[in-house]
Amino acid sequence: TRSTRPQRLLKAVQKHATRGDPQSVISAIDHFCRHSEWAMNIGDEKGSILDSVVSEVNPEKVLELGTYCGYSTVRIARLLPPGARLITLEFNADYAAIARQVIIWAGLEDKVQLVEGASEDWIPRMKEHFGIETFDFVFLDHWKDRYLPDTKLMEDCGLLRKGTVLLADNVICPGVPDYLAYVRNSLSYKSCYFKSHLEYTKAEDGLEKSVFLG
Ligand SMILES: O=C(NC/C=C/[C@H]1O[C@@H](n2ccc(=O)cc2)[C@H](O)[C@@H]1O)c1cc([N+](=O)[O-])cc(O)c1O
Ligand SMILES: [Mg+2]
Repeated sequence: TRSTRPQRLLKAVQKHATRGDPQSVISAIDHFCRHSEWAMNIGDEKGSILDSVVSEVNPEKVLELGTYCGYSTVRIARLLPPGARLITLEFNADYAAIARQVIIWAGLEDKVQLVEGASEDWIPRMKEHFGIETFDFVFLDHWKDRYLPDTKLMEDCGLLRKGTVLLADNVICPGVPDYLAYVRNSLSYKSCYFKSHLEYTKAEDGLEKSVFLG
């Protein structure tokens, strides 16, 4: 039967990228998505904004909601200091299998823990299962109707500390209006918008950076 798009994306990585070289994995995926098949990776333009925020925060403990094929996982993990850890949650087993291999091709498996399942099931288990006190940085890029409930769940589970940075993809396209209204109006967040474009297109999209104030 016909291969899936994530399978074809992985083949492009294994064909064009150098094992152990995260930048070549990023470039191979961006080339595939620009010239072969569009896929919902954050992409190179928004990815550069992600890079700058990660570098500024220099986090020890990172949570990513929505691994997909592991593109943003590789972008983030390649910038982490030695000993820092990224936990990434992926609901779809087929996507998770592809992402694991992309992460290994980039040589970043020691920094990344990919967990299969629903964010609402795993967020309450972060402390007892992974020994996490609080996260320094959270990247939201999963189902758009889960951004707000999962943010409230992270608050309730005590996973955010004064200064934790949340960075949310797609706040314009597809859009997350309820999440935006919450972080922009809540006294518990200092929020700002980074205008950009939907990955590999000219449509507007952007990232919202929200610092938890405790
Ligand atoms: O829909 C979008 N993203 C949804 C992503 C969902 C991912 O999060 C996982 N997940 C992981 C854990 C969960 O609990 C639930 C889902 C899903 O299994 C999937 O891998 C999207 C769409 C466009 N677009 O242009 O249409 C552009 C984008 O950048 C997007 O991110
Ligand atoms: Mg996205």
